[in-house]
Amino acid sequence: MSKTAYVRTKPHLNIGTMGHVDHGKTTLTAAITKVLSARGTGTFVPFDRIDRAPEEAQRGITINIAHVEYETDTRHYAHVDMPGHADYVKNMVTGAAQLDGAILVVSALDGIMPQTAEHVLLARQVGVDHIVVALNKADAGDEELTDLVELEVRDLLSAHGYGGDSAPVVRVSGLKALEGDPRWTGAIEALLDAVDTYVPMPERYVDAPFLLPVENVLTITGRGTVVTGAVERGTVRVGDRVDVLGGLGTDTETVVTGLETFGKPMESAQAGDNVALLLRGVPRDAVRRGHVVAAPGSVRPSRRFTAQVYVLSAREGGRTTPVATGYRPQFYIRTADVVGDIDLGEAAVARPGDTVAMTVELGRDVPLEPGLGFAIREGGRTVGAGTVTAVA
Ligand SMILES: Nc1nc2c(ncn2[C@@H]2O[C@H](COP(=O)(O)OP(=O)(O)OP(=O)(O)O)[C@@H](O)[C@H]2O)c(=O)[nH]1
Ligand SMILES: [Mg+2]
Repeated sequence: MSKTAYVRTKPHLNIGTMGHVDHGKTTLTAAITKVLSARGTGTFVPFDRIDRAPEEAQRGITINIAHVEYETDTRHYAHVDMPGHADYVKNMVTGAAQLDGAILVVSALDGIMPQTAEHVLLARQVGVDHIVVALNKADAGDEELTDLVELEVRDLLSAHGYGGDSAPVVRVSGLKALEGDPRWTGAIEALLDAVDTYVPMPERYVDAPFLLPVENVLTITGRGTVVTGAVERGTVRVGDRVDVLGGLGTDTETVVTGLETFGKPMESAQAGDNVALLLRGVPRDAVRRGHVVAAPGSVRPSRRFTAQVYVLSAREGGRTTPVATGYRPQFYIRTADVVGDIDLGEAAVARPGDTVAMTVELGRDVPLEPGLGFAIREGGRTVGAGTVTAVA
């Protein structure tokens, strides 16, 4: 582990590649790191190092996120390339990916495919406000056909309220850029410039009480238990007292004794940062994915809430039949996965495609607050996306 401290010289943003299977998300991610390593502001991460979760993340993990980090002239980015469609859905809808902007990868050879449209819809639902398009495989595409694909993509963006006329659409070849072809490394530079200028710096709630949803838990021999995740809000420093909340009767107060980002120690982490926290005296089994680390007394876990929920249509991969009061699916809230009973009140049933109000009784306490987004899943697929309206 490198011991060079992380120095915050540039604003930090979280972005990610999304798009249909095989359109070249991972190749493009590798190409970006290659181009930036040539500039001296990133480390090249080859294709086969991106497309898998780090080894220590494999235990007990249900959602895979592969992160790389790099810098442009003006910004520091954490970039996530999720390995499969199911992971996109989970990470996007639950907010685990926390994207400030997205690079939509569309193959110039194939055009819009079902998951292209689905990811744009998901991005809209979870509040990703800016999408930059990479028309990939432009090396192999016919120019006129690529023009048509571009029109089609702009229409798709507009249909979801993304301002398809103004969104940057950059023709790239991840593959040729990886091979070092100057025409295509130049295209990657253009794509990064578009991300730098088109995706605005989001407002960070650095003054709010600290909160980090736990994505993964590891043990460092001789040092203790480490939790990782993206800081949702606030600031945390080495030496700060924090609560570890899981709703399982193991809630505990502890002290942050170490703080790192991408293997580099840091003195303080703030909203938006991807970090690892070393926690004093917390046994490995007292904390797990889905728990929350927060400023003492700042959140109160509860299990009953009301919500506004969109029931995905069959076309979006949702159910073909209605849901009714008494339905008991899984709720993905931040990084937690909890069973819950729904009550639809007088409406009693909701059909795929409907947006409905419901009351939910979770199987255990979870930190909740109005405005929090969540996903509803059943048998391994997403059937609904919702927002908490009130906590009982
Ligand atoms: N011609 C050409 N082929 C490409 C380009 N980028 C990727 N490919 C090829 O497309 C295939 C899929 O690339 P990946 O990067 O794995 O695509 P992906 O979107 O990450 O795929 P999933 O993670 O499985 O959804 C591979 O065979 C790549 O070599 C490109 O710019 N030009
Ligand atoms: Mg991939």
